Parts: sequence; structure tokens; C-alpha cells
Amino acid sequence: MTVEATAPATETADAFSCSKLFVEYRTRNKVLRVLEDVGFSCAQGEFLSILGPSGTGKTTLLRILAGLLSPGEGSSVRFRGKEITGPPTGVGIVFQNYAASLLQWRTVERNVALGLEGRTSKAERDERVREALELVGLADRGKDYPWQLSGGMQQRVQIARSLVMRPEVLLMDEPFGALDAMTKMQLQDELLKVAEVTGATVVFVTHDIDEAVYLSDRVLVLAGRPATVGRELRIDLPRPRDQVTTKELPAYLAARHRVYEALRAESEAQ
Ligand SMILES: Nc1ncnc2c1ncn2[C@@H]1O[C@H](COP(=O)(O)OP(=O)(O)OP(=O)(O)O)[C@@H](O)[C@H]1O
Repeated sequence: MTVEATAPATETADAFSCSKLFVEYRTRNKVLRVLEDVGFSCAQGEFLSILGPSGTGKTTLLRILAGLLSPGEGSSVRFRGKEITGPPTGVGIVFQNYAASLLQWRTVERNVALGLEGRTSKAERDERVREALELVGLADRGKDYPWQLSGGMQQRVQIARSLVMRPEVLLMDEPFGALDAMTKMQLQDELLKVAEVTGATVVFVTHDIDEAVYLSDRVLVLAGRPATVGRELRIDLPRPRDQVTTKELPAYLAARHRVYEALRAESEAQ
């Protein structure tokens, strides 16, 4: 693995750390090893993106971090220092397919409240739902149904549904992949704002080099079959970021270039 930058300036405890991670899928007549000897850590409060060609195992890695899938024996995957044995508390997940993950017969408010039902008083639930909808810019759409909203708004509802649980970590699997360019940029900025306000750690899977550079503190490039972490690139760009001025910075263009080259080199090496 090539590491192209120094360690973070400030020492923070890791949200996640993996070593010797491998994953196999077993079907009736074969075993497919998808990830091999994956090792990395993600600091608390860090925005970490995972890039890699289609089918390399990005979603698989996210599912491992979410505790939804078990790694191979001998792998180590830790959340805040503890081995993951099931979905850890404090970890929220956002998928690309927002329409399928929202309950169309429930209002936006009641979709967002879902994870809190039976856990808090109604007053606290209402307050947290209001707060989450405000964070994603949907304070005035709580009484609508998902089918009355645009794609971007529905994806915001899914994000609010995670935020209402006040997660320490958001695991996001190509959450903006299906959105048009303008909506995508808006949601990227909202996500950066949310991460800043809540201090959440974000692990973000994407195919989009610009998106990874714009959002992240660090980018991991997964490559190979089975895949491993081929490159790790630190993105040293000032925050808060801005869709126009950040993308005009020579440092942004240089980072974009490095990520592109890393992806190309890793793809060619396969
Ligand atoms: N449940 C499963 N059973 C068997 N094989 C699977 C399963 N889930 C994924 N795979 C295989 O594992 C490999 C990695 O899949 P994964 O979805 O993790 O890749 P990805 O990098 O997220 O892909 P994409 O970028 O296209 O979404 C693929 O070859 C896929 O077919």
C-alpha cells in the first residue's frame, strides 16, 4: 500500500480500525473472496471516502463496518476500540436507494421518527425529529409523504432518519449517486454542514472523484481482486469548503489529479 501523506496533526481516538480484514461470499458452488488483507483506520470526526472500480467491494466494506456482515476468521474490525460483533450503537447508515428505504405510507415526520419509536417520550421524539429535519433543510415538509417529494428531498429524509438517532458515525453508500448535478452539490454542502455541526465521523462510498476530494479529509482507493487498500491520500484543503472557490484552488486540482492517477494506476495494475 502507498501512503501519500503524513498522519493527522492531532491525535484522536479511532472510530474504526481494521487489520488483516478479509471477506468471502459463499454461494452454493463457490467461494468468492472479495476483500483481502484490508487495513486502515478512521479517526473520530474524520471524513473518509472509499473509492474504487465497480465490484471491488466498497459496499461489502461498509457492511462490515456496519456490523451487517461478518468478516473472515482472523480479521480484526474495531469500532472505538471494540471488536464489532453486530450493528454497533451510534452508527447510522444511508444508502443510495432512498425511495426503497422510505415508508411511502408514512409522513416525512413519521419516517424520521421511526428509529425512536418506543425509545423516547413523544415530546423528545418530536423535538429530535424537528431538529433533524431542520439540519437537512426540510423543516416545513414534515407533514408531506415521501412520494410528494423530489429525489433530493427524499434522500434528505433518509439522512434525517439517521441523524435523529444522533449517530457518532454515518456510513454512506453512494448516497448522492442517483441525483442530478445541482441537487448533488446542494446535498454535499448540507452533509458537510451536518458533519461540522454534529462532529460525526463519515465513511462515504462513491464512484465520483470530485465528490471524494471535495468532501474528504482522506481518500482510500480499493483495488484488486480480491481488493485491498491500494492507496491512501490525504486531502489537505481548508474548511469550510465551497463548491466554487474550493474547486478553483490549485491544491484542489492537485488533489484531484493525485486521486485520479491513483485510481488509474490501481486499475491498470489489476
Ligand atoms: N451477497 C452476496 N453474495 C455473493 N456475492 C456478492 C454478494 N454481495 C456482493 N457480492 C459480490 O462481491 C463483489 C463486491 O461487491 P460490492 O457490492 O461490495 O462492490 P462495490 O465496489 O460496492 O460495487 P459497485 O461500485 O458496483 O456498487 C462483487 O463481485 C459482487 O458480485
